[in-house]
Amino acid sequence: MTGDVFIQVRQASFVYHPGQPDAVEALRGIDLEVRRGEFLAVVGANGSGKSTLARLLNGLLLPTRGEVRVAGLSTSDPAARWEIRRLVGMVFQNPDNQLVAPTVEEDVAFGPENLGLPREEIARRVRAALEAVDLWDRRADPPHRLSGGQKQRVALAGMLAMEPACLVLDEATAMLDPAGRADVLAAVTRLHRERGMTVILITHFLEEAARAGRVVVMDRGRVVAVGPPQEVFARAGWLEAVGLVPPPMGRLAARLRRRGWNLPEGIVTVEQMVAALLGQDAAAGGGALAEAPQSPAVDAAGAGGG
Ligand SMILES: Nc1ncnc2c1ncn2[C@@H]1O[C@H](COP(=O)(O)OP(=O)(O)OP(=O)(O)O)[C@@H](O)[C@H]1O
Repeated sequence: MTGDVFIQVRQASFVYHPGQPDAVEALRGIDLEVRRGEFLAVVGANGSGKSTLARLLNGLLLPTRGEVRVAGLSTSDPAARWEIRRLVGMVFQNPDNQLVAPTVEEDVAFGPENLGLPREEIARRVRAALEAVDLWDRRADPPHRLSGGQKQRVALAGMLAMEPACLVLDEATAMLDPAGRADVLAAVTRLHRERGMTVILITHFLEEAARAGRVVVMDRGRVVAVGPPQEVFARAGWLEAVGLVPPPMGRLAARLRRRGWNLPEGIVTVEQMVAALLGQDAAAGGGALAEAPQSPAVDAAGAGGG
């Protein structure tokens, strides 16, 4: 369930080094609304402006033209700056750059301590944040003993302890191994589902973006598409035109369709492919998959060997 408009980006442009010979127009007239409780993914090729947009959303960067509002507050209003930073928490790519304290617990307490909160309130928030990312039992560990995925979950807990309304994850899983990525994504998905947290996930993994309610596609500083993932990802040739690699399951679906399989458009994840194949099988009376000739590789995988 999503509610009222939480973030409003109106005709926002951003230029790095304005007026200099090396000026870069990173964003060109972006219009975007994020609703409270929404899970939004932002995808785009390298240099399309995703990180610049992320930094505009909590006032780390101010638009050169246009406006960004968070809960009605303009990021260009100096009086609103700290409230906006508190409302919109950012988690960045490299967990090592985000952890500062000798233990997990102290790291997560860092933000609330800076807010000058009472000691019991800090302790309550630290525990709640570490439980939310499933790391309460690692609270006394030094962060350098943790895996990349665990460190990123500590960074996430550090943000949660500030009790933000919205989390922006800027390629927060890009440096992690598949298991670390899955753990971070599971924690974020749970926060969204169970607590109604507004999540903005910036990623170049289209499989991750497929979890979102809506996907924004950026190309050379512009928003070129917004919509539910199954609609946005249905246009495979078009994804390549904006520099995105269609996900493997999307390419497999396209090949099967060319061979006459009646699969729905917009398949991105393995789970969607399995559901589509089972649907096709049911439509064929339950025999289609059983009758399909099996390759030795399929046999090996099926037998659990290899
Ligand atoms: N600090 C900076 N100074 C000058 N130009 C910059 C700076 N940061 C980004 N840019 C440029 O702004 C444009 C948008 O960059 P941005 O990092 O927002 O894109 P992105 O989509 O996040 O890319 P990536 O996927 O590679 O992180 C690019 O042309 C980039 O080179």
